[in-house]
Amino acid sequence: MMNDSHSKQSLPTSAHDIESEQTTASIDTAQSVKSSEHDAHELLRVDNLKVDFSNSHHQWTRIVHGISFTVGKGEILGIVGESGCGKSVTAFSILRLHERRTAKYEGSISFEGHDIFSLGKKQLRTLRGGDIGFIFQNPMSSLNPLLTIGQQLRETVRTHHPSLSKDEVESNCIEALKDAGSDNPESWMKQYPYQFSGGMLQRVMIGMALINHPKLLIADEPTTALDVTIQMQLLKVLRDLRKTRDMSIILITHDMGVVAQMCDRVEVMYKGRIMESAPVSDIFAHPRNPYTQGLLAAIPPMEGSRPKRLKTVSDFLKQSGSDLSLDDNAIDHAELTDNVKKA
Ligand SMILES: Nc1ncnc2c1ncn2[C@@H]1O[C@H](COP(=O)(O)OP(=O)(O)OP(=O)(O)O)[C@@H](O)[C@H]1O
Repeated sequence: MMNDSHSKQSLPTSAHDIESEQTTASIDTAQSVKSSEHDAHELLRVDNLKVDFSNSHHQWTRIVHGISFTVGKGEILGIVGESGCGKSVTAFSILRLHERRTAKYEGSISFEGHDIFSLGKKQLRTLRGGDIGFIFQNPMSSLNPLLTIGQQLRETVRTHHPSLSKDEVESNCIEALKDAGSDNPESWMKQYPYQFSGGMLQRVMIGMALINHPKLLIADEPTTALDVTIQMQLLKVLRDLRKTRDMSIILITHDMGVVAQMCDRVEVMYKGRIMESAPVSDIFAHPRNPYTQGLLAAIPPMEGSRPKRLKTVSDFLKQSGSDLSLDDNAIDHAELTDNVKKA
């Protein structure tokens, strides 16, 4: 969770805020900068991204310290790390959602070869909720309590596709809700958010993110607030969507169990850095970085006697003599794994 002193209030707090800015359906390729080196299988490339925030005294603090990763077409990439390590800040940066006055970016992010930092306002609106869908952790903060689910979904379609007929808008909404796992989308359209459980609301949010057929879905802790059964159902919905909609997904989580079930590759983040980057099977079989080893050691045991106190990542780092738990310099000078160097 966020520190109170650094609340996300300065960021757009709802998908509704973001959607309401949207206008057209795909990036205007003529106007945006496209790299000639773009690999056709690569959807997103983040290169040496640094993100700084300023406080009210105009003092800047670096939160993301030069991270790089890619997302391939049809791939599910996990970004994992403990609370406050910069996962959400990274995700928001992909859509340039941080407030311009108080956030500074360095490095580059490109989507299908188009440099996101060079996109104009209109192109950026097109990307948000169009080619890139976003699901937040708390669906209630992203929905307007005064409007029916149908009103909110229709609005999302119309902002991107103003020329669609009423029937086409309706069928897009119904299809998106069905794909998000609703068993009765027609009835859901008529209801208000307060009439839904947390799991149903998160399905609505998935539907809203899908509605304009995004190529990339960014899901920021989408199941953290839900109980285990609902969590399993929603993760299955996301897994199925990758196949049925041929989408790539960035799944942000602090849960290595979710990573194991869902992801093809994973980026392990710690204090704004990527410590290890590897296919999921390698991370579990041969974690190389002490921090990754600590994350895995912190998973509660399923069998055997219950320990009095669960191990934390820092317990592990201290026991193993790693200086990662000490300070930022130690992390910057830590030998990164071979996997990171290759990525
Ligand atoms: N707009 C902002 N201004 C200043 N600091 C911020 C801002 N947004 C986030 N931060 C700070 O950046 C750090 C990383 O936050 P972030 O939300 O990315 O963490 P996270 O890894 O997603 O954690 P969680 O899983 O708890 O959401 C935190 O210390 C947070 O307080």
